[in-house]
Amino acid sequence: MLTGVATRRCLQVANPGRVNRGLCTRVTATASASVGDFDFDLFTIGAGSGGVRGSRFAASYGAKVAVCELPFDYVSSETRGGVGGTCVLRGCVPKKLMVYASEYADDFRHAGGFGWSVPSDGLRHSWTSFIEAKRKELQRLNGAYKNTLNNAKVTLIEGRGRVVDPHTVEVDGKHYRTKNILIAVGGRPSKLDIPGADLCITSDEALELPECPRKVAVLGGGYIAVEFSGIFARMGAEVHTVFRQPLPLRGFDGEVRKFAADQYTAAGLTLHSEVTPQSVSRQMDGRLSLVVARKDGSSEVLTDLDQVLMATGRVPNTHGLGLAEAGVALGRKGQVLVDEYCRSNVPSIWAVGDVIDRIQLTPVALMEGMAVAKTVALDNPTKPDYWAVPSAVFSNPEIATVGYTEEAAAEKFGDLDIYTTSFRPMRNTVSGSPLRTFMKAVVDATSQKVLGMHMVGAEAAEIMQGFAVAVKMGVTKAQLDSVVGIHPSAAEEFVTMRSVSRQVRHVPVATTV
Ligand SMILES: Cc1cc2nc3c(=O)[nH]c(=O)nc-3n(C[C@H](O)[C@H](O)[C@H](O)COP(=O)(O)OP(=O)(O)OC[C@H]3O[C@@H](n4cnc5c(N)ncnc54)[C@H](O)[C@@H]3O)c2cc1C
Ligand SMILES: NC(=O)c1ccc[n+]([C@@H]2O[C@H](COP(=O)([O-])OP(=O)(O)OC[C@H]3O[C@@H](n4cnc5c(N)ncnc54)[C@H](O)[C@@H]3O)[C@@H](O)[C@H]2O)c1
Repeated sequence: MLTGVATRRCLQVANPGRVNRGLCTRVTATASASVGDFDFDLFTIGAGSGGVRGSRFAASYGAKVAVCELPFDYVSSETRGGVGGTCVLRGCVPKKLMVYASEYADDFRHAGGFGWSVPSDGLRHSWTSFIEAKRKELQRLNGAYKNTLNNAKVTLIEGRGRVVDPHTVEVDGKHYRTKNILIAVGGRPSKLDIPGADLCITSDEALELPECPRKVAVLGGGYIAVEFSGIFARMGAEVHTVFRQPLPLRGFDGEVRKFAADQYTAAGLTLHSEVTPQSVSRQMDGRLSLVVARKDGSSEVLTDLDQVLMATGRVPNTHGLGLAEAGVALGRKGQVLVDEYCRSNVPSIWAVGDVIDRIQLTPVALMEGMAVAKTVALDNPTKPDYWAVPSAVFSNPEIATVGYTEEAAAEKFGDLDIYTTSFRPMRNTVSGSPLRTFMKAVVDATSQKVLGMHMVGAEAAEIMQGFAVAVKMGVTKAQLDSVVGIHPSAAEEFVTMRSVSRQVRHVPVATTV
């Protein structure tokens, strides 16, 4: 039933068909009573990044909102999840805590150059204490997110949600009538279909291991693979990173990929490129063996592995959700197909975050959740803006990027001026760490606008966030050059790259008739 503010702002989708043709959504706030018809203005399935943000803001705009979420657990399943979702419980947060834990190991190792000595009985790390501390923090965050929903007057319903029809959601047998439904169920790790896949772990379990593996194979060359490879290696494990491409991190700038691969090797990873995982089996001693196939048809066996981590992508959580039955169009991977307002082909059903499989990043899910809240609850049709979304890979070393890669910019803009620099950061000149830093600016030769910025090196994420503002605002190279640096820092290199490293010029191909 609509109450107080919600009654005044009861929502009416006046012309739902228009948005699918790319026109403005007409979502009119009316005082017309739908009190008897609907329990809620918006019912969100999934209380992760996008779901919490969308629900909370819709409620703050006066809509009557409910969100359902599975009961809490550290490892997700068909029946377990938790308020906060992947980012908070099984993604960004616990992963970054692990990165911090592993960075201490590096710092201790390299402190000798600055005169520190390790105690004679050596340094010890308690994996159990760390996992305990991490769990405690996740429980705190889970509680904090519940409080946020409660304070925003969003009704939280614990259980598995399912769409019954365009205006009905069922949670564990109970039906709720709602004007709009927001699908924010995220995704789950997808394992390769190879013999022995059941012996492998995914990122969920990698964050909950009872002990650090001594030898581990990581399958995949994406974000999760290189991040966990870095974590385990810094914690002292022998790490084998196995991927199909010649270089890891497909989709990143080509020079960045090459530089990062060299740095990963310098940091101790063994990279196995251009190989495909074939099977995993258990050895007599309980450890695991992995067979991979090379391009030439030969195979390679990695033995004595404590763990094999499959980091081979994620799939949308739409199975058994009732979407297809309700008429919602789904893509090949099961993602909800939405328009520029995050609206599905069924006018009352919206979707945000990983389930739409656009850009799988928390801040993007937040942006999409906000946009839907404004569109649905504020009568203010709002599209998420995907230009210059920055991202970082928390590998060792870190990578951060915003805007176009050189390859994508060359295709779209033609002529480019490329600025690059590579150097040994000051800390490493004394610490003895072999790692170097790389920075790159991709500039449109005609307009001199900075189209993309890329960095491999310590603090790349912290540095790139600020430059992302400039790129998004359309900064030119001359404007970057006019900024005074902060010295001594690595970041200052981005405003002191004066000479063009390379000119990319589009040569029209002569055609014969
Ligand atoms: C290991 C790892 C590290 C990552 N690191 C980063 C990072 O550093 N930076 C970054 O920006 N992104 C990172 N990501 C990606 C980020 O976590 C996701 O993009 C983000 O969480 C997506 O938010 P979402 O709201 O779409 O989905 P989720 O956060 O996954 O939330 C979906 C929620 O829906 C619930 N749910 C599912 N089905 C149902 C149902 N039927 N009924 C009720 N509830 C349901 C789930 O339990 C879950 O809580 C990482 C991801 C992983 C896996
Ligand atoms: N720092 C961050 O922001 C961060 C960290 C982790 C995850 N994420 C998000 O989560 C998403 C999922 O991460 P991910 O690393 O699982 O996915 P990904 O898509 O980045 O990488 C998947 C990897 O698995 C490989 N792969 C896929 N199918 C394969 C097969 N059949 N055989 C062998 N290899 C195969 C791919 O080639 C790729 O290297 C990312 O796209 C990213 O958006 C972000």
